[in-house]
Amino acid sequence: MTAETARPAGEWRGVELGSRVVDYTERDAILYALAVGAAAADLDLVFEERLRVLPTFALTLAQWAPDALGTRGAFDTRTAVHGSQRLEVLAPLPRSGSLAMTASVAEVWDKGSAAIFEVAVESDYFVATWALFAPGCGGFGGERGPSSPRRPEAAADHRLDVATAPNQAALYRLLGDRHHMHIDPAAAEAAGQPRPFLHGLCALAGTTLAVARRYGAHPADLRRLEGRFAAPVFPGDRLSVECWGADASAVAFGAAVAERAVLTGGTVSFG
Ligand SMILES: C/C=C/C(=O)SCCNC(=O)CCNC(=O)[C@H](O)C(C)(C)COP(=O)(O)OP(=O)(O)OC[C@H]1O[C@@H](n2cnc3c(N)ncnc32)[C@H](O)[C@@H]1OP(=O)(O)O
Repeated sequence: MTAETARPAGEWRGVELGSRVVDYTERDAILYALAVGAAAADLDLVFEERLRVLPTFALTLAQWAPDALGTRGAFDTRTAVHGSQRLEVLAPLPRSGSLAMTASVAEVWDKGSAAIFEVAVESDYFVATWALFAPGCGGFGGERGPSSPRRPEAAADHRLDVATAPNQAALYRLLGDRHHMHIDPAAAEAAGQPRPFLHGLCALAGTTLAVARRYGAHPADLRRLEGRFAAPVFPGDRLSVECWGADASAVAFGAAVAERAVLTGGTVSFG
C-alpha cells in the first residue's frame, strides 16, 4: 500500500489532479457520435462536411481526470463505479483540436460503507463533475452529501425507447475509457456484476441524443446535463426513458430497463 492509498478518503478533498492537453480529430468526434448511438442519417454528427461535435464528447476527452484519482490510489479501481455526472457547456467544441483541461477533487462525501469522490474538470469549453462511488472508502467522519434524486410525481410528458447495441461498450471504450469492467467478464464480476456493463457516459449520451430528437433540439446545442447512474446498463439493454418538460430549455428525465431504474435525476437543457 502506498502512502497515498493509506490516506483517508476525506483528505483527498481539494487535491489538484493537474492539467492536460488532449488532441482529437474529426474522425474521433465522428466515431464518438456513432458509439453513443448517432445514426448514419445524422449527417451533422457523422459527416465531416457538416460536422458539429457532440458536447458530451468532451467528457470522453477528460476521462484522464477521474482516472488520475484512481491511479493515485484514492480508491480501488476494480470496484469503484461512476455514480453520476454533471456537465455545463461554455462554448462549442471545435471539429478537431487540442483541449486544455485542469482537474481537482472538489468534494468527498461519506456514505458510511462507501465514499463518493467528486472530480471537477475545467476548460474553456466546459466545466464538468464526475462522482465516483467507491465501496469500502466511507466511514471517515465526513459529511454525507446529496441524497438520491426524486422522480417527478407528475405523469411523464414523453416516453422514449433507446436501444443499446450488444457491442456498444466494446466500441465506446476505444474512445478512451478502457476500464476492464466494460469488456472483461472477470473484471465485471470483480465489480459485482454478472457480465461487462456499459459505460455510464455512453448510456447518458445516447439518452441525451434521443431526448434532443424528441424535443426538436440539435444535440450539439446542449447547454447543461446531469444524471445519476442508479444501476448498471448492459450492452443490448433497451432503455425506457421518461421525460418531463414543455420544451428543450429544461427537461427532466429518467430511464429504466424493465423495472430497474438505471438513470435517475436526469436534467438537460438545449438552446
Ligand atoms: C470506472 C467506471 C466507469 C463506469 O462507467 S461504471 C458504469 C456506470 N455506473 C454504473 O453502472 C453504476 C450503477 N449504479 C450502481 O450500481 C449503484 O447505484 C451503486 C453501486 C453506485 C450504489 O448502490 P448502493 O450501494 O445500493 O447504494 P445505496 O445504498 O442505494 O445508496 C448509498 C448512498 O449512496 C448514494 N448513492 C447511491 N448511488 C449513487 C450514485 N450512483 N451516485 C451518487 N450517489 C449515489 C445514495 O444516495 C445513498 O446516500 P444517502 O443515504 O445519503 O442518500
